[in-house]
Amino acid sequence: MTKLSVNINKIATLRNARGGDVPSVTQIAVDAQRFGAQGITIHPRPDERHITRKDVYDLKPLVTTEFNIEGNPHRPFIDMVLDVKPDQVTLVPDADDAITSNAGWDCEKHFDFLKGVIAEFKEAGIRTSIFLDPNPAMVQSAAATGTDRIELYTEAYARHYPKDKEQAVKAYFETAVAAGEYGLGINAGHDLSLDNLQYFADNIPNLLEVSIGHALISEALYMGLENTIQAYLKRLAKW
Ligand SMILES: CC(=O)[C@@H](O)[C@H](O)COP(=O)(O)O
Ligand SMILES: NCC(=O)COP(=O)(O)O
Repeated sequence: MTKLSVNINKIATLRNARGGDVPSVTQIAVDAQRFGAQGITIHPRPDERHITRKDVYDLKPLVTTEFNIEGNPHRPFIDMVLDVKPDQVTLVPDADDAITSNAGWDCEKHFDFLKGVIAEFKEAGIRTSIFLDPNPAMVQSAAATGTDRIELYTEAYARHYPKDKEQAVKAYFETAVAAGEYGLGINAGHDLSLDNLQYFADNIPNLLEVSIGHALISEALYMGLENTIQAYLKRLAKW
């Protein structure tokens, strides 16, 4: 079964546009879970452009499904995650000023760093996942870091899907097969949508979780949050 983790960064973006608490990030998290979300994902960035440090702490007791915190493991991020103890931490190598996440890890270049950080999180009982481009050659060093899972960075899949979906999914399939051989769990995310999700889920073996925010929140403007989450769950259902 592939779990749907709803990324609520965009709710915080909207809230921060006016200050105050509308829309409420915590209420959306509670309701998304009530509507069927099997996890909540947030990506607190150092500039707090959307999710704030306070949100991270406020959300912790309210996420009764799976709490996934994404981010670049600078020391303040590491310490916050160790303090909050989510179910999963996803390490993403994005520059502080990047508009959004734009690459996976070079696990060879950053091997010692990743190994050390992952050991810290695992010692605290937090499952780890590392953001990875669709490149089977990177899987061996990813596995050697000790991570539990990888998250396939699906921006390129989403971009190429409308032109040639078979070609778009190819490297992801190969990376997932390689990850399976090393015993790594597989997550995926970035620019997945109601349009492109089902083909991806049908073609990636042992896909454990997708985290989806930008498209899902945008689609919810038209369909409502409950209908949208239910529509995603149908895309992921295998029967
Ligand atoms: C890690 C990842 O893939 C991202 O999709 C991220 O969580 C989105 O972050 P923003 O909402 O800041 O664009
Ligand atoms: N890890 C990816 C994520 O949480 C959501 O990415 P997006 O759907 O906002 O592009």
